Amino acid sequence: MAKAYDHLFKLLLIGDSGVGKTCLIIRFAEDNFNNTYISTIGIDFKIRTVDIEGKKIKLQVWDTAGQERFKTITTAYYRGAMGIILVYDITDEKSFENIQNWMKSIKENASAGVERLLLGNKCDMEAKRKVQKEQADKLAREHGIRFFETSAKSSMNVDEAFSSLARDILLKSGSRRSGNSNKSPSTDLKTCDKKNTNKCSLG
Ligand SMILES: Nc1nc2c(ncn2[C@@H]2O[C@H](COP(=O)(O)OP(=O)(O)OP(=O)(O)O)[C@@H](O)[C@H]2O)c(=O)[nH]1
Repeated sequence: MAKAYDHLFKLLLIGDSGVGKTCLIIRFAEDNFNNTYISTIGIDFKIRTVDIEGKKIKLQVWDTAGQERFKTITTAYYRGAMGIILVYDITDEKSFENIQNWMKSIKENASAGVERLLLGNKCDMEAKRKVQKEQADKLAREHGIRFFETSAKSSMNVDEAFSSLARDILLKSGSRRSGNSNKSPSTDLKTCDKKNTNKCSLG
């Protein structure tokens, strides 16, 4: 029987408790949203297969608990991740400030060369916004990673964000195989919006 997918990518979501990690995964994997908040205990995952550049990519998306008391369990999963999504809540300044700590945690626990992506979630709550888009744009540039504002509630940019990360991992694995992994730092500087990332379709 033919294999149902060409690649399996393991992704991990991290960020403060309550920023919407679980909701983003549920929106992406099941196209659903629930307003009730049930804090994640430890770790969990969901799967969705997407079609990118003619390849079937099976995404295994791991959801971590944001609460400090689960840190020992959750950091143990960083090493196996090929892509890590850092999430903050645009209505919660502290969750944005903490992104620096989550970045540090990636440095200490993840594999070198892991692809990272920054998401400012709950962008449907414009009236309660505390973190300006420009602040996050700047942070993403400093770290040479992509940035999206998303809403798990309205589904704004959710598919785009996951697809763009999967695409970056795919491109990276391709260039590594062809022995062309010496990307200059400038090509790592990417900030994006919906316009320049829609080269992938989702299945
Ligand atoms: N308005 C709005 N609310 C959201 C959005 N995403 C999540 N929420 C709400 O925010 C709360 C927390 O969402 P979760 O997805 O459980 O947060 P989490 O980051 O997984 O939290 P932990 O499991 O504790 O780490 C819930 O009440 C959600 O309904 C969004 O995009 N917009």
